[in-house]
Amino acid sequence: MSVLAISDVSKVFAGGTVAVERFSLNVADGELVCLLGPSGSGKSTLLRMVGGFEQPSAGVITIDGDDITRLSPDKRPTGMVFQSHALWTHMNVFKNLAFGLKLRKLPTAEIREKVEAVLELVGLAGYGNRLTHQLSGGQQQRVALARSLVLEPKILLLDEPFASLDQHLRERLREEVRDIQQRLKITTLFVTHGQDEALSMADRIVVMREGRSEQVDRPDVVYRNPQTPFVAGFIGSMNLVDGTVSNSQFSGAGLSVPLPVSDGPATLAVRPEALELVVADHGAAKIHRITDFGSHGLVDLDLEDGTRIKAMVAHPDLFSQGQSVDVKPTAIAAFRDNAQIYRG
Ligand SMILES: Nc1ncnc2c1ncn2[C@@H]1O[C@H](COP(=O)(O)OP(=O)(O)OP(=O)(O)O)[C@@H](O)[C@H]1O
Repeated sequence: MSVLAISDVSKVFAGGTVAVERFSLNVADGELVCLLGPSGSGKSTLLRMVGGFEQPSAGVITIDGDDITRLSPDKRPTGMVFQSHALWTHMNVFKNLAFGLKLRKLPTAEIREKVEAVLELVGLAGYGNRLTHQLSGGQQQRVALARSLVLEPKILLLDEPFASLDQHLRERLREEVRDIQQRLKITTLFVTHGQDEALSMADRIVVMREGRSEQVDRPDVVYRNPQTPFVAGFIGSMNLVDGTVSNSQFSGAGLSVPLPVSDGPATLAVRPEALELVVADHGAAKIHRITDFGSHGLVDLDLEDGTRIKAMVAHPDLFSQGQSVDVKPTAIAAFRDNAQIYRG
């Protein structure tokens, strides 16, 4: 059952910037959905509209069937964690977490119980008396998460919550947040421009581009079966080659590949791991560079017209710089008019 329904929502800012355009999404109970897209694609604006920090220009947002489109943030059953956590520095951790509960006029004993439970949940049991500046960046971000969770929102909204943290900590917190989210079964909308974050955390990913959703699918489907060239190029590493199809044969940049679609222009998409290289005297590509990662190698290749593509190889020592090779795709997708026309 869907808890959050975003229907045909648009946001046009003063000055005419269209940040979000006719966006619709249903989020199921307990689901974690990532909004993934490049900078400026409208992710934060969309999240802020769900949280009530921004008003939609058009469209409706409902939670459990109730229209919340025009409600102020404090009247919504949502909890938002921002990129910069904005903890109250003059209060200790306990007071930061108790604040919202006090506003709700809960009895002191119950407040203490809830705060202690949520501190335990985020791995900060015993930190109640610390001042927030006595905490590390990761601990502060956990307090920010706890401050949202303690109010028991129906929907948790996370806006790049790990952006200010180093890579290692980010990976750890990613796992912790996913664990907590699954334990509480809390419906979550998560904004990120990091595809690793989205692929590792999400039940579903919304790939956003220029205020619109390009594809909504499970992470593995978004990766294996991108529906547009933008999604293909944005998620993971992908070689995109423009060309034309004639008599079921794709030609472009000196590559020739069977492609059983109607004649016309096409963009061929091939993952580096789906390109086989065969040393040949007058091959379609020339090896520009080989990078040996130990477990595998990555080969940069130049096609006839200078198009640079990448291939992943198991044994990089079999190849050498400057060598001429033929490239044989083992799995391809093809696109025309921004839509997938072939996959095989
Ligand atoms: N308050 C505002 N007034 C005018 N334009 C805005 C405002 N906030 C955002 N925008 C514009 O709306 C578009 C979408 O911005 P938004 O912050 O939602 O993108 P984003 O995908 O979250 O980007 P990032 O990953 O950089 O945070 C951008 O073109 C941005 O410049």
